[in-house]
Amino acid sequence: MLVTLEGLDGSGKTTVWEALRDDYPEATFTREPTNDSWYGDAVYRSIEDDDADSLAELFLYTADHADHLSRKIEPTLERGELVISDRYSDSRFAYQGATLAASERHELEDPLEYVVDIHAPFSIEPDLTIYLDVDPETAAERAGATNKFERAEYLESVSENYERLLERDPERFVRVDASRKPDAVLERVREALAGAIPDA
Ligand SMILES: Nc1ncnc2c1ncn2[C@@H]1O[C@H](COP(=O)(O)OP(=O)(O)O)[C@@H](O)[C@H]1O
Ligand SMILES: Cc1cn([C@H]2C[C@H](O)[C@@H](COP(=O)(O)OP(=O)(O)O)O2)c(=O)[nH]c1=O
Repeated sequence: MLVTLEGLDGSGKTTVWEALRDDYPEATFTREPTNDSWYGDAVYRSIEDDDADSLAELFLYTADHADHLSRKIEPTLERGELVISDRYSDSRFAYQGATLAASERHELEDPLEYVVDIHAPFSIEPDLTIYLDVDPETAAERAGATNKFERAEYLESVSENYERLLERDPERFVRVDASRKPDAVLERVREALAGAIPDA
């Protein structure tokens, strides 16, 4: 089973993901961008480049995803094990959807759909996606706005894209109010997972 955590920078995904390790010691905890491959390194180089081409950046993130899938996620799922990923494809749909929409170099009719379509032939859809819902100002404040993706204005359009994703796939997403205290957020996430994961 594949569970993903999604939300704006600073929404508290990593905090939740770390806490869940104690609840699911047998699970594989992973993340995107990956931090154990040169594909992930290439993504981080692009994140630091304020002048990166947004389409090139989409393909770097997607290359990292393809490698992550074949190297780690697919083999783990084939063994019937649980995977919990801090960010996954919805981050691309929401973030690169927003970057491409703002790009002056590329004019795609519907960037979010374009990114979704690129994934369709090869990617695996999560069974459950927890969306940690927080407003863009709080998110930017918590994240400390250290890179180009973390500015509140940009996060506003990322947040709109996440809303589109939740709307089109209400069965897969569970929305959790991430403006609450960490303990309350974690409790709600635990409930959602316990309800969805067999024998948990
Ligand atoms: N529910 C919460 N309320 C207030 N601060 C939080 C909450 N969850 C996380 N934080 C803090 O916000 C910052 C970003 O959290 P983090 O888990 O790294 O978010 P993300 O992985 O989504 O970027 C950290 O300093 C963390 O301690
Ligand atoms: C996985 C992924 C992340 N991102 C962005 C979100 C983050 O700003 C940045 C790095 O992700 P991450 O290290 O998870 O940041 P955080 O812990 O602050 O959420 O990359 C994308 O734009 N597209 C993607 O596909």
